[in-house]
Amino acid sequence: MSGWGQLAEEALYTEAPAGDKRRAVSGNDAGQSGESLFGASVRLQGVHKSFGGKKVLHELDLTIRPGQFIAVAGRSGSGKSTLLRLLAGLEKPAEGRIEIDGRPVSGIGRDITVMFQEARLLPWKTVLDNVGIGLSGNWRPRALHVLGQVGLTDRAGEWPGVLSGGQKQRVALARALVRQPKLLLLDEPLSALDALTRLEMQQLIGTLRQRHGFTTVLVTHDVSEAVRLADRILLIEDGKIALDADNPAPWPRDQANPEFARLEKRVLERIMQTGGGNGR
Ligand SMILES: Nc1ncnc2c1ncn2[C@@H]1O[C@H](COP(=O)(O)OP(=O)(O)OP(=O)(O)O)[C@@H](O)[C@H]1O
Repeated sequence: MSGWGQLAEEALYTEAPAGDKRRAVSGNDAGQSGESLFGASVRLQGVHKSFGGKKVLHELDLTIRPGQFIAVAGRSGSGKSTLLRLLAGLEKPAEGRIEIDGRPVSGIGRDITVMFQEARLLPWKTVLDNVGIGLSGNWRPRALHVLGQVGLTDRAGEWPGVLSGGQKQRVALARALVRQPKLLLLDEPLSALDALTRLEMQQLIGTLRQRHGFTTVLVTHDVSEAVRLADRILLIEDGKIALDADNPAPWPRDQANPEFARLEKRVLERIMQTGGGNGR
C-alpha cells in the first residue's frame, strides 16, 4: 500500500465549511440496492495513470451510483490504491476526467474522507479529541454521538495508547464519519486486525453505511470481505477493470448464502486466471 503523505493527513482533519447541508449523522439513506439521495456519484472517463513510464491504469471508465458500496480487489501492485488516490484528488490522471457529483475532484476534507490501514490517532489527544480533530464550533455532542455508534462512548476520555487495534480503528471510523462524508474511501482499513475483530468491523461499517447512505470505495485483498460488504466488486488487472460484478446477496450478507459463495468463487477464479500480468 502506498503512503498518502502529509497532504492527506492535513486534509483529513479539515472541517466541512459552515452551512454545508449535511445529512444528520442519524439519517437513514441507503436502501438494500445501495441507492441513496445523500451519497456522492462518481464518474471516471478514459483515465490513464503512469509512474515513470509504467502504465498503472489505462482507459479506465467507471460510474458509481450515489450510495453504492464498491470493493476494489486485485493482485498486489495492480493499481487499487492508485485508483483510490485519484478519487481523493491526491494524484492527477495523465489523461481523462474524474468527477464527484459532476464536479472535478477537489480533494479530501469536504465531501470525501478516508480511512487507512493504520488508525493514525494523535497519542497526546483523548479519544474524543481525536474524533474532533480539525472541527470547530460545538462539535463535541456530534463526536460523542458518532463514538456511540461505533460502541466507544465510555472510552471518550481515554488516551489512544490504551486502546486495542480494533478500538483504534473504530475511533478512526468515527473520525471519518463525524464529518458526514458523501464519499468514504477505505484503503485496506481492516487488514491489520485479527479475524474476529475484522468481522465485527465489517459488520459495523456495513451497518453504518446502510444507515448514513454515503458512497463507499473499499480497497481490499480479502475477497470474502469484498463480497460481504460490497454491492459491486471490481477486479483490476493490467490497469483495466477485469471484472465488474454486482453482488446479488442481500445485506446483511451471510457467508452460507449460495449467492455469496458463488460470487466469491467467481472473483477468486478470475484473480487466479490473471496470473499477475503486471509482473509485480
Ligand atoms: N508514487 C508512486 N511513484 C511511483 N510508482 C508508484 C507510485 N505509486 C504507485 N506506484 C506504482 O504503481 C503500481 C500500482 O501501485 P498501487 O499502490 O496502486 O497498487 P495496489 O494494487 O494498491 O498494491 P497493493 O495491493 O500491494 O497495495 C505499483 O507498481 C507501484 O509501485
